[in-house]
Amino acid sequence: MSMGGAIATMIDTVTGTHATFLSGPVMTANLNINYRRPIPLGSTVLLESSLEKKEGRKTFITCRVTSTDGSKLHTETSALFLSITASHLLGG
Ligand SMILES: CCCCCCCCCCCCCCCC(=O)SCCNC(=O)CCNC(=O)[C@H](O)C(C)(C)COP(=O)(O)OP(=O)(O)OC[C@H]1O[C@@H](n2cnc3c(N)ncnc32)[C@H](O)[C@@H]1OP(=O)(O)O
Repeated sequence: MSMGGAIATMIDTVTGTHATFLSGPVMTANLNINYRRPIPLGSTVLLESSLEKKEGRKTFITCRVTSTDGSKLHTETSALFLSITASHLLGG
């Protein structure tokens, strides 16, 4: 079975790239993952990331991880990304 943290990394990368594409530089503020079914080691899965809404600096993204044919739901996620400036990255 795949580790929950590895699955979270996959989801953070996909949703974070999606949020960056939509909103520019962002940081993950919240990642809420429901693990519904285990992902067998070595299996191929589909990640589907969708924009839920944008409110000011906040970009809300949802993500589903399913089997490639969509018949098995492995995880459901809601994520919040906040737009940041370069100075935030430098600790400002
Ligand atoms: C063209 C495209 C090419 C793409 C090319 C590829 C790009 C490749 C991308 C790779 C994608 C990887 C994506 C991984 C990105 C990380 O994993 S980043 C690492 C993990 N995240 C962190 O370390 C973040 C640590 N936290 C922080 O730095 C700060 O808390 C944050 C998140 C920047 C927010 O701080 P802040 O900017 O000071 O915001 P703050 O004033 O506290 O709050 C602003 C608002 O957000 C709300 N808020 C803040 N935090 C939260 C929270 N956790 N929950 C709910 N609400 C919150 C506040 O309540 C407030 O709401 P309002 O009062 O305005 O309604």
